[in-house]
Amino acid sequence: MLRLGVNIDHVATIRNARGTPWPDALRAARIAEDAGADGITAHLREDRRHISDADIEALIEGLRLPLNLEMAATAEMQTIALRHKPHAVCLVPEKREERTTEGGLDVAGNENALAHYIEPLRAAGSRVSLFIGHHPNQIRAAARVGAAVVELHTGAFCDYDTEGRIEERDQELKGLQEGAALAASLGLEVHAGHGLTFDTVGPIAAIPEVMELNIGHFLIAESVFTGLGPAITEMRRRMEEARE
Ligand SMILES: CC(=O)[C@@H](O)[C@H](O)COP(=O)(O)O
Ligand SMILES: NCC(=O)COP(=O)(O)O
Repeated sequence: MLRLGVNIDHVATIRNARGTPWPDALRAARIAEDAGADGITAHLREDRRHISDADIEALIEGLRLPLNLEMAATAEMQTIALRHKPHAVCLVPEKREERTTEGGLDVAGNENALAHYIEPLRAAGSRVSLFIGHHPNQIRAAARVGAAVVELHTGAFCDYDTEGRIEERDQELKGLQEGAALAASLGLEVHAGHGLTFDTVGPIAAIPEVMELNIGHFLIAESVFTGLGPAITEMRRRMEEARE
């Protein structure tokens, strides 16, 4: 079954806008659990622009579902991950000046360092995922460095769709489909995410090798109008519809 990981980063964005205790990230995660999410994703950024260290502690303590901790491959984040031992760790590229994650991790250009970085996380029992583009050299490198999972970056696909650049969108989809097939053939579990909406989730959910989608920003945006539970229910319906 295709799993849905709900990313709650932007609940914390709203909270941090005023420095109030509300909206509470753990409360959002619990609503997501009750609405049928299969996991919770939270990105502890170096600049803590949204999810905080206290959020991660609260989620580790209070969640019933598995936590997928997104983080940059830094010494600070490795220490935090080894302290909490989340179900999963997803290594993402990070730049302080970026508005959101702009591309995939350059695994092929950092194989040796990443292999050493991943090992203690795996030994601690966390499933390690690498957030990458669909390019074959990155996928092969992910398999070599010992990742269990690759999460394919769907941001370009979503942006092309939003901008009406249909040819480029379809080309990107083809790359994602081929990348997913290659990753699965190498024994990697395949996830996908970034920028997915009700309108773009279908073609990605229809990729047979994809086992999990991580979706956040759009769900939090939609929740402003419908509530988080109904937004998640509708997203799951569209995911299942795409698999029929
Ligand atoms: C890796 C990814 O695509 C997102 O999960 C990530 O969290 C994006 O960062 P922001 O949530 O800060 O946009
Ligand atoms: N890794 C993707 C994720 O967790 C959610 O990304 P988005 O839906 O917030 O763009």
